[in-house]
Amino acid sequence: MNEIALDVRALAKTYTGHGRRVEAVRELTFTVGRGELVCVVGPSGAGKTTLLRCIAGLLEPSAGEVRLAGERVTGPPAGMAVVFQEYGRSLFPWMTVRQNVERPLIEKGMRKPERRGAVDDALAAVGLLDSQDAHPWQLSGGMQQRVAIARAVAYRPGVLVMDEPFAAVDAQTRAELEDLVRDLWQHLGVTIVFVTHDIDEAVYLGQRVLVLSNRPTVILEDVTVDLPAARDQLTTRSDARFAELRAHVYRLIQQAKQGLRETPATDSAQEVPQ
Ligand SMILES: Nc1ncnc2c1ncn2[C@@H]1O[C@H](COP(=O)(O)OP(=O)(O)OP(=O)(O)O)[C@@H](O)[C@H]1O
Repeated sequence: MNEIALDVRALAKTYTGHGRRVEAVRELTFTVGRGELVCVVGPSGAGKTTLLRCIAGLLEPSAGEVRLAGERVTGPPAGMAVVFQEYGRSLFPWMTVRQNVERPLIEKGMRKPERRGAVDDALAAVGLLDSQDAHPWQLSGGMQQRVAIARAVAYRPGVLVMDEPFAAVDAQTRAELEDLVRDLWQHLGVTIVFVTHDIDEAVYLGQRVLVLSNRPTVILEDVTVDLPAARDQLTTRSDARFAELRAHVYRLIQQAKQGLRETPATDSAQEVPQ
């Protein structure tokens, strides 16, 4: 088995306060191997953001733990980068594109010549070298999200966590950004955990799709996406196997909404009729 990049063990989170007690996550256990791309889907309110915030060290679990490359996560870890949905709020408007990408590298203590190369490479990888002197507000939403992605990959994180990163862009841009993520992932070998509401997106991008149950959350199924590694928007999405997998995940989420908490024995992805 390949090396484990991320290890989530018996993670639980109950929110308390203001006379309320919400058991958001009951028990999540999974690992993500180095260089894997794993998507997380689940019904609204299932605890996807809670899980990501625990992984990113922004929220303390009530029980269990998260380990990044073997080290227990107790705060935002140095080896992790996060891309959020709200690109508009995650970029500094007074800085140029280049300065935004460079900023975390300065904080990391990377020296100037190395920094210059890392920023150039990241901007070239997302196709934004020509816009490096623009400010974020001069760019389209999709371009701003590219800047956020460039900033994350320039940092060379061990694990890249993406929380609904394309929810706010139009369908065409979304498809381009999905391909960009697959491309960067294949070229850089980075480990990615990608949370999305969109079942098609999860199946298109992932090597695995973790389907979460309704709250209090457990993993309903860890679905292996056995599609060829070379994917493209037209051929992959019209592949019969893609349709099977998306139908399977769709059905699981419908069942999750109705309260199902473990995989039904008769409904594996292998058995969905074509
Ligand atoms: N700070 C908080 N205090 C109390 N309850 C909270 C808090 N944050 C989240 N919750 C509750 O925990 C549950 C999980 O929320 P979370 O935002 O993690 O779900 P989600 O799957 O990301 O939702 P969505 O898909 O709608 O974005 C919800 O019932 C939510 O109301």
